[in-house]
Amino acid sequence: MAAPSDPFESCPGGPPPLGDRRLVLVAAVALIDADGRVLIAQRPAGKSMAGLWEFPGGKVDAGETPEEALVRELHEELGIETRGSCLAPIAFASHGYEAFHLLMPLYACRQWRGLPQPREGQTLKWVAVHALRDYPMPPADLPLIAQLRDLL
Ligand SMILES: Nc1nc2c([nH]c(=O)n2[C@H]2C[C@H](O)[C@@H](COP(=O)(O)OP(=O)(O)OP(=O)(O)O)O2)c(=O)[nH]1
Repeated sequence: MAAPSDPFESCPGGPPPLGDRRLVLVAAVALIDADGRVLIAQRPAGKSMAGLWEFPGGKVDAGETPEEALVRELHEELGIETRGSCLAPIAFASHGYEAFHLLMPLYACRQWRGLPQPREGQTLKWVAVHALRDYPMPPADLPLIAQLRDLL
């Protein structure tokens, strides 16, 4: 008789326990243009993970929903206006960084007002979804790329 297969064989590892790290909630968005391209931003020098490309967004402040945080961040970072009702949740990342554990819902947005401008020294790029893997992103984002590709 064959030995019973290990049910956990296909899901090894996983993030470490929280321990004395903080759980940090960050909201991120894939802005999608009429050609199906996604906007990514390169983290400027001096920041953690400088040089990596990321989805626009940022930490959710106390008293904010993730949608409110994104509407605020999109205005601050890119100078564009959108609404919570234009943000569709599509995936999330749960990733253990050394200093904190990141919980990051990813939204898709196709409706906004204005032209995205780099207001915080970041470099912006519109990229076809299949080309996203050519842009190094934070480790938390890697599973999101495949999900985004399946969705678009
Ligand atoms: N906006 C955004 N942040 C991301 C992504 N992937 C990822 O790991 N992060 C991390 C980087 C930051 O540690 C955190 C977002 O924090 P933030 O945008 O409010 O502040 P920050 O860049 O100054 O970050 P930090 O230097 O304080 O760590 O989430 C992503 O795709 N988009």
